Amino acid sequence: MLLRFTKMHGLGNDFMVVDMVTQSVRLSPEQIRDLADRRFGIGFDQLLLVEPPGRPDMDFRYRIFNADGSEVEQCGNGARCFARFVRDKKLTVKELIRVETARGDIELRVEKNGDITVNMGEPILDPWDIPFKTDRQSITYNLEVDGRELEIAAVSMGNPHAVLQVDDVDSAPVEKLGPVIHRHIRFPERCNAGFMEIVNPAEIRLRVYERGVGETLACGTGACAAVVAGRLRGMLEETVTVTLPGGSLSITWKGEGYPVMMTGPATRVYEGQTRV
Ligand SMILES: N[C@H](CCC[C@H](N)C(=O)O)C(=O)O
Repeated sequence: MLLRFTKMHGLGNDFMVVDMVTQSVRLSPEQIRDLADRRFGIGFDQLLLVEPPGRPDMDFRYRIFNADGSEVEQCGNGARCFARFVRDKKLTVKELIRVETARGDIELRVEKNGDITVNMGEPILDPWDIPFKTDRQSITYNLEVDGRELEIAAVSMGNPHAVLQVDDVDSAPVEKLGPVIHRHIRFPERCNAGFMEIVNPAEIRLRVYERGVGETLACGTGACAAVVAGRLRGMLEETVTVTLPGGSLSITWKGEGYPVMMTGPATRVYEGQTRV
């Protein structure tokens, strides 16, 4: 069949977005990997499916697949593109859009300046729910990697993140340590590995080696997880500018019991169609 899609990105974290409200298709993990290929396919970090809601109080359901074909629980940059997509396609005229994901509900708000604000829900810190193997919950954990101990934070935004603080993201060993942390045995469902440099209490720089993809130009849930990790260590203010290789996000977290709020852009690149 001919499948219509829109190519989009959030700060260079790029997506194939498919309207599954007015069309219907089932894609196997192998087909997703083929479509994600940047030479033989369309090329993307994640595939986003826009589906009708499963509950009457929600507007849509949001499914996310990494380039390796794995289905995952949450994608922050994708959520902003989701909002832009459903508004541009006139699938809704609402300014506040309620969306079901695999791990909870999120709310998307289209701002007057075109940015999108996402209520990402509360961070998940209970190791059992991340999941992360440890005998007790803590603000940081010592992770043994290649015979040395790394101090990390373990945070879930619906999807698992390890956050490592570094002095300088430009020289951080993302290529070397990212893959090792990402598949560490203490993260039974693997994880996204964030490398965070704290510039000042209101600004961090971040690079993320993403589960199922590798290093991306930006990671929305990674930005949220990094701010939560820095706040829990008493090193960051409530609202933080997170600068990633692809651009900057504004993240606000008032503390435990509050949701993480993320604001940033969403960009449409082109409309396409492909045979599947
Ligand atoms: N790779 C992530 C999913 C996409 C997250 C990222 N693209 C974002 O913007 O949050 C995972 O496997 O949990």
